[in-house]
Amino acid sequence: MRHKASTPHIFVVMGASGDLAKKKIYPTLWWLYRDRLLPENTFFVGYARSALTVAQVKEKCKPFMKVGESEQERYEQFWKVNSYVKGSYDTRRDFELLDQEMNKVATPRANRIFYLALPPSVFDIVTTNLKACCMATQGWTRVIIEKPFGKDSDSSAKLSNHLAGLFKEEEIYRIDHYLGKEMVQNLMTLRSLKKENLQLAINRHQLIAPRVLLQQTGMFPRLYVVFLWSHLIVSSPDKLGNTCIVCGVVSGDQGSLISVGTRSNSGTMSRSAALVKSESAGAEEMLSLLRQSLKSCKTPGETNFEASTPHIFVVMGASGDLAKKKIYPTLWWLYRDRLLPENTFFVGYARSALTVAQVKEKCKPFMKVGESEQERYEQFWKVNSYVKGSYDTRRDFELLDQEMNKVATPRANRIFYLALPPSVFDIVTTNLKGCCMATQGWTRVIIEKPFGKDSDSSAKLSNHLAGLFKEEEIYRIDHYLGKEMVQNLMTLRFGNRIFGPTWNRDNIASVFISFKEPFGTQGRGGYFDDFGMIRDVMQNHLMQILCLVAMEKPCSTSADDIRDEKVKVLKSMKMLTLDDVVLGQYVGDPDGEGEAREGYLDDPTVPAGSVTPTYALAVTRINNERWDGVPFILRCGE
Ligand SMILES: NC(=O)C1=CN([C@@H]2O[C@H](COP(=O)(O)OP(=O)(O)OC[C@H]3O[C@@H](n4cnc5c(N)ncnc54)[C@H](OP(=O)(O)O)[C@@H]3O)[C@@H](O)[C@H]2O)C=CC1
Ligand SMILES: O=C1O[C@H](COP(=O)(O)O)[C@@H](O)[C@H](O)[C@H]1O
Repeated sequence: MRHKASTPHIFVVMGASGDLAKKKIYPTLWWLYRDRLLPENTFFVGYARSALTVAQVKEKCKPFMKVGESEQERYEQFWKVNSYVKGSYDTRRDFELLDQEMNKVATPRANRIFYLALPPSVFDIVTTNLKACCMATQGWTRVIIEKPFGKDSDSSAKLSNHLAGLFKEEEIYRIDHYLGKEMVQNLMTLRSLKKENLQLAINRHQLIAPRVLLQQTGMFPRLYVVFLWSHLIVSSPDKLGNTCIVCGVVSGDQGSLISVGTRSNSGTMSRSAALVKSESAGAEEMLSLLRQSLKSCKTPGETNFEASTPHIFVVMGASGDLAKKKIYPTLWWLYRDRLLPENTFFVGYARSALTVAQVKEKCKPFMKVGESEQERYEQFWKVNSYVKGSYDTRRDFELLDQEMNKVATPRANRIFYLALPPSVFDIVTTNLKGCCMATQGWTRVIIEKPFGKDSDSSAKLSNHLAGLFKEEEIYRIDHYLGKEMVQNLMTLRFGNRIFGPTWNRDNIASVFISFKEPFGTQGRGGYFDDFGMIRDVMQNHLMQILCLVAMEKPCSTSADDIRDEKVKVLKSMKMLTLDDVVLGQYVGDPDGEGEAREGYLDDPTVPAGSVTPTYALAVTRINNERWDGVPFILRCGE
């Protein structure tokens, strides 16, 4: 929020007759005014239903204003720039009077701040009336709301939607005044700034028998937060007396169940903690969840795989590298193991004129068909078909739609996997939306990384997709997250207590994440040359692994919680400069054999003279408590 000293500002205390107003808002305004921390032309208007004068408001506030002897003159000046309007909260006319008052105290060119020191029951109507009658016409408007923001999740969401319908997000300020308290603000400084000596001390290894710090929480007055070792445990005050001392930790086999014993002043012991947090889900539990999720009929996103409904899986870019190496093999293995719904059909789509037999031949080296599986393998290809079509011709997508209607009745769910260069994502999704959506069933669109070439094109792609599909219809894939080794990282880190205290800068000198591909582009220049090694592999696969290695423990294994922890890592990373990076392009080895003799530029699908990197190494840094000073070296090369 910017303010020019010359622009008048009007601060309106809505609910000026109340407790918050007299104990906190007016005193704070006075102290800011006294210390000349407000813009020169600032005026204050009180508004409430009670019939009060400014003198009466002043009297109510008196016990809380702490006016020094030498400050009397300034104090009187403060009240001189105050006025008061009596009005109800649901009468539009009263808000018009408030607007008139504001126009009187300052010219129309003024910024307006409304502080709702009011019960949440009137937030809706008051903000509606403010929007209708009181917005600044030549300046900005801000609306400040005090907690609680609703009574429960529903009313809180309702309030948020209501506010979003009236104001831009930057016009709304939600306040929890406890965050403004010095003691609370100091907590972060205390914990992190002096990290060399203090951070180390505030953890479970250094604190052998810490005193329990009891802090009444604002949200649940009868619950207390107990800071104990590095765990946050919520307990009730009658279970933990004010003088209790923490004295026990019980570890279970799988990770750790922590239980708290308390000792009263008299020395008697009770093992009682009300709510005990488990440190992590055990490895076996996690694996069993994975198994369950593979076989479940419903995913959390409500994608429903009823066995009776036909499903059509369309591989867009069926002639390509990804299709033959990963998509068709995976579909075959799922089909082989009967992990797909009974009536599932597969349709390949690409510009190349291919038959199903030719697609089958291309895929052959990657399908790993066991001897006893031959019959099932032939069945798999029998439920496959192929459509030749371009990516930008609507007519071809209509033909694809016809093919889908042929292989399964109109009642079918449709899944489109875009094994295509991102350069055609836009046009392909537009055409899918125009011609190929399921009419009696759901549609899903799966998109492979990279999602754009940079922030702008990535945002453009997201907006484009959001204009065509609902969020639950879009799946963005990074296939490295499906690899066992990558999936195991979380289990390894958070399921084994040994890593809890050691997975940090005190014990790890550097982290090396290396991707070596022992072959070249092999005809994939059409996609690869536009993107290069950083965008193809480093920015997505390697960064995902880096995040899993570096992130803190998520509060659950839900996708959103894991994503949130990853984002924190990315936000802590230092921007790379060219000095942190090494780039290269592979050349042929004249003494090598076969493919090894060919360099990148020898691939006929690569444009002559391309300088696209096929090798990249970057030294990255994560500036947080855990990883300060530890280089994370990412290396990838064809
Ligand atoms: N290869 C892999 O192992 C992996 C690839 N991916 C991702 O899959 C996507 C496709 O990659 P990949 O299969 O390797 O690449 P390909 O170069 O093999 O491209 C796939 C298909 O797209 C078509 N195509 C290629 N270039 C163009 C172009 N310039 N304009 C229009 N269509 C084109 C071709 O089909 P046709 O000409 O017949 O229409 C080609 O068969 C990329 O987003 C990549 O990041 C993700 C994970 C692994
Ligand atoms: O995303 C990609 O990954 C593959 C390598 O995947 P992997 O599972 O075989 O390790 C890579 O070949 C391709 O260039 C890239 O687009």
